[in-house]
Amino acid sequence: MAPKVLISDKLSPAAVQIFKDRGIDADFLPDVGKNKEKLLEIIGQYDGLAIRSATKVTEKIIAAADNLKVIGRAGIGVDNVDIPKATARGIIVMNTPFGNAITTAEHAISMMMAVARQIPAADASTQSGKWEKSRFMGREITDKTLGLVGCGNIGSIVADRAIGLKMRVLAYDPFLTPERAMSLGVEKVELNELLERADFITLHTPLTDKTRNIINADAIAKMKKGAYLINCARGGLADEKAVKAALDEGKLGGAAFDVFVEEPAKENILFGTSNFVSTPHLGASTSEAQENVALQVAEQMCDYLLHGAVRNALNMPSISAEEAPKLAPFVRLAEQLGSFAGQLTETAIQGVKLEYAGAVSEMNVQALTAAAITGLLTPLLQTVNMVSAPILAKERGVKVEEIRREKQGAYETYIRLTVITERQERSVAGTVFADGKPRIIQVKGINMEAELGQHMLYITNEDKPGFIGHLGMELGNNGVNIATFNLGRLAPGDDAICLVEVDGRVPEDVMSRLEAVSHVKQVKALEFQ
Ligand SMILES: NC(=O)c1ccc[n+]([C@@H]2O[C@H](COP(=O)([O-])OP(=O)(O)OC[C@H]3O[C@@H](n4cnc5c(N)ncnc54)[C@H](O)[C@@H]3O)[C@@H](O)[C@H]2O)c1
Ligand SMILES: O=C(O)[C@H](O)COP(=O)(O)O
Repeated sequence: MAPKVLISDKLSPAAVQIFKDRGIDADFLPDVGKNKEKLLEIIGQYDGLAIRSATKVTEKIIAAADNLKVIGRAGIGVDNVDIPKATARGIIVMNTPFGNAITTAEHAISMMMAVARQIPAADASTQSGKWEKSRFMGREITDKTLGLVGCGNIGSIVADRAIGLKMRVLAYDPFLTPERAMSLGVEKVELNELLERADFITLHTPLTDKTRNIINADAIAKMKKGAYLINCARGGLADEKAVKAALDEGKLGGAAFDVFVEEPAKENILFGTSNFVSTPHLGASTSEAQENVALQVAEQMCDYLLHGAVRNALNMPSISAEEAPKLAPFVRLAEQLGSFAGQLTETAIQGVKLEYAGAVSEMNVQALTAAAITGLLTPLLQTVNMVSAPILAKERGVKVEEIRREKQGAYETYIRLTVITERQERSVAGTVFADGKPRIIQVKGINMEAELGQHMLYITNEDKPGFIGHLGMELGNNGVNIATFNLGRLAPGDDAICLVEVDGRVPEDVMSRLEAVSHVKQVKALEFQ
């Protein structure tokens, strides 16, 4: 059945067309995002959810999203999505980090110009029939200093445009390297220096615990008298009460906000304040940006739902459309190795070591590790997939180690997974043959070559004559058909392992009889999907 996607915000119709062209059913219900009850009622039907900022993907929505695999944000900010809850349910959250950056940077520059020249108030006055030429005295921006708080995608475009307008640009961003600052032509400074030196300050960070109220009364006190503040990033970066007081006192010459603590902002303490300019979260609202983000999010969601390719996900390593098919058999192998070890592990797992040797070490091992942990945790947890597995392992204190190495031994490439528990370390290794099928090549240091079927018997025994005949007879006498039979041993007469594929689940009483076969040490039924 074709995957189904819900578009619950006002996305460009271009997105609907992409979904349709790629064989995905898309329901375009742009008002549903604002109707929590309706969204809750219908979300269970969908494999994908495409949103902007109006849809709030809360814990409750995620709990009801029984089929959801991907949330695609046509835009940048994902603060309207409960990512930890989505991750725990194995739902990928992706955004389009560049599609609306130019447009938003242009909005910030427009807001700076608008507030510097009081354009909105002058416009209202002029159109109301007044001709108040002397009331609206502005400020020139040439040779003025612009301070950027946050110099990522949008901040750096703002810097470029401001330099074009002959401004000096300072940037406060702990993650900005001196080399990058140099290439952008901005001066990297600490926040206090920026506050003290800038004539205009513009905010371009996400809203985090560190950035919330980064512009508060203390920060404003450090600014120049008559400085201007622009916020086209997120409401809450500036303390609205403190900004209002600073505008009333004339400490701030003006402020221009596109974003507010409470949105939609139908009322706000700043509304009506002298030289305060506002827009209703329009930073990304140009036809060009909306077309970009809609196309991008639809393509990304289709690539994931149809081919497992992952781009711009916030909770899963990327897998490109080209590498997805090459990676697929190794993902399967990694998951089988994890599942094999997980089904044999009966005590708490302390750590997992993944060794990638030969060609596989050059692949996207982060994704393979996620697949291996998925396999490992599946026997222990109800729902786990490549998105949720790493976080679930971390929550349970399972230490994950990845080692990449050159080819070693007879196989061109292989993955070895070692599970560390309180009692022991157990390794299982496998490779992918030219037929694209994964094979188990080593279990606990014993070599073999086994393809895993749905129903397997894992038997450890002493390597003694008569064992195979006796085992075969027990299975045959009890109506269990053997599909494949693989043996390996450490040395003649020493420890041996037997992996038998059978055509169905082996009943409990037959398992007990197998345990009684001479030279058998352990028998375990394993299942693979
Ligand atoms: N108004 C709109 O419509 C609109 C449109 C697009 C994006 N946005 C918002 O704009 C903001 C910036 O987007 P972006 O694409 O440039 O993001 P980005 O991730 O590319 O850049 C953010 C920058 O902030 C910096 N940063 C993080 N913590 C910081 C801190 N404590 N102090 C200083 N700098 C810090 C990061 O190092 C990074 O360089 C986001 O909040 C985004 O949601 C708003
Ligand atoms: O983070 C973003 O991309 C912007 O805030 C745009 O939000 P919007 O898509 O709701 O306009």
